[in-house]
Amino acid sequence: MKQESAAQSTPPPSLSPAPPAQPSWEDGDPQALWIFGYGSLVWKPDFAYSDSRVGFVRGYSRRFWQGDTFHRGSDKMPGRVVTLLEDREGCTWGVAYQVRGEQVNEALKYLNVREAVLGGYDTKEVTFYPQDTPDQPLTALAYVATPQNPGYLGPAPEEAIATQILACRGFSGHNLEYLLRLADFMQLCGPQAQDEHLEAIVDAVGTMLPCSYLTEQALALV
Ligand SMILES: N[C@@H](CCC(=O)N[C@@H](CS)C(=O)NCC(=O)O)C(=O)O
Repeated sequence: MKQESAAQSTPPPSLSPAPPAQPSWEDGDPQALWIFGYGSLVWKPDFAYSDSRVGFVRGYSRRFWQGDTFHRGSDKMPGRVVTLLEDREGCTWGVAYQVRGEQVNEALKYLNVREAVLGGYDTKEVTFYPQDTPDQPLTALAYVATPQNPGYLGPAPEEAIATQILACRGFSGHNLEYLLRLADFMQLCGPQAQDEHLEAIVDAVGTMLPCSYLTEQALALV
């Protein structure tokens, strides 16, 4: 996929802090950079990129263990969004986006606000394996919410996570939309892409929704 421009969805000016000090790899000429998305970034990168790959990272599992009081929740009712948990046996599917030239600074400035300032995520270097060329892995930047960040909620039974997701919405929309769009992405990746944690939450949501609401109708509610 190639996308030369993208509408930027940035928070209201009052929330836009001064641009951050650029990370070390920004010294001198901006190089091509790969950014790995495994949550809302897989369906809504909202930054300009030059190329993208579907694939996976090893040694991490995706978990709905990060609280969100802006995008998919509020201070009173924090939503749940995903982070990466270090897991030797883990494998997490997502999308890597290549940014080049001026796109690098623009993407990093945008993601710093969306992910770090508003979301509590830190950056981490990961090895990404493209689905089509897993023998040619790429070094990518990922945004990971660690247990030390104030919004971290940690583990909970999938049924409890599903209940929380059904009850929350924020400035970017309902938490259910976040869950179902991620589930849709995983469906598109094919049968080799499994995420038992995500599937268990989707199944739990399915048992809680009125049986007359199909997935697309459920999405219309959010
Ligand atoms: N860092 C993960 C998770 C990103 C994520 O979901 N971040 C939230 C911030 S709490 C977000 O951007 N939400 C936008 C939305 O929900 O539409 C990724 O690579 O996708």
